[in-house]
Amino acid sequence: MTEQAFLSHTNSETLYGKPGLDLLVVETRLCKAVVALQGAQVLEFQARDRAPLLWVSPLATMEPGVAVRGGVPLCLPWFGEHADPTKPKHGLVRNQLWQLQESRQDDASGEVALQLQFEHPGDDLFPTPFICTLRVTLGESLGFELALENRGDQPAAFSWALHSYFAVDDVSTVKVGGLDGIEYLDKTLDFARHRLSGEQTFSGEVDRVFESAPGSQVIDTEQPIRTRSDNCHTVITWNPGAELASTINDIGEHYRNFVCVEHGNAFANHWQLAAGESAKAALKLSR
Ligand SMILES: O=P(O)(O)OC[C@H]1O[C@@H](O)[C@H](O)[C@@H](O)[C@@H]1O
Repeated sequence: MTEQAFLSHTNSETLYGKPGLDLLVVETRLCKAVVALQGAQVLEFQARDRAPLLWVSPLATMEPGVAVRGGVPLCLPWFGEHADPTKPKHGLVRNQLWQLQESRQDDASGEVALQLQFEHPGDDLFPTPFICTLRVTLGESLGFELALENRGDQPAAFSWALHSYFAVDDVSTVKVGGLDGIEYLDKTLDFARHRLSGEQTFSGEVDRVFESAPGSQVIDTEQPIRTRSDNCHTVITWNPGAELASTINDIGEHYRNFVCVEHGNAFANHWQLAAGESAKAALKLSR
């Protein structure tokens, strides 16, 4: 591979003292970012002169085949619990190694684009073969363009989300705007349907799926975070709160320092793709 000044190849032992994962580091005049080849998972992003956008748990494991707690994992081809309880939560691509297909920097803007791809052959976990491409753009903001193709000879249902963990000082003071008046399924109340009035706050465990949500949210915290999506109709808001976090090995007392506002197409908004059919979506995050 030819050397590129904006990109270096490293690993999780060098960066975090935890051996196991191959990592890419992008450093330009606009931003600094760390991306794991496992899951095409952006772990860190910081625009120049701005606060870090993302949270990675200090307790995160960095082992092949195990989901890393933090950054922006991609949950796909199913979001959340599978109807078959023997199958893992949040699909399979976040635990798999992706291929870096292309890395380039735009001369004029300085923005870097990394294109990563994962090809699923079809197996017991998910019988339909598919190809998933994630283009990650790293500039003043962090961008994702997802393309998913059903490579099987039968129609199949796909649900997914970019599961962003945003860094905040204290989740109990965070307000998420842009969901006022939207119906949600409350996972803490057996998926009961409610409608949010005003802003989403986090005084304890919050686990909500907003279907047919607007394309933009603002996370009101120190240096507000803005999200803008295209063809992502589901927004999930999640923080486990103190009690549940104490039972999650890689979160514990650190639950205060993140809020998840996830974007994708799940539940009523899932994608039904015919044999050979593709679909696309995009998300831009900035602080
Ligand atoms: O621990 P995981 O598998 O990464 O999931 C974390 C959370 O992800 C959220 O998207 C779900 O709504 C929660 O129910 C879930 O607990």
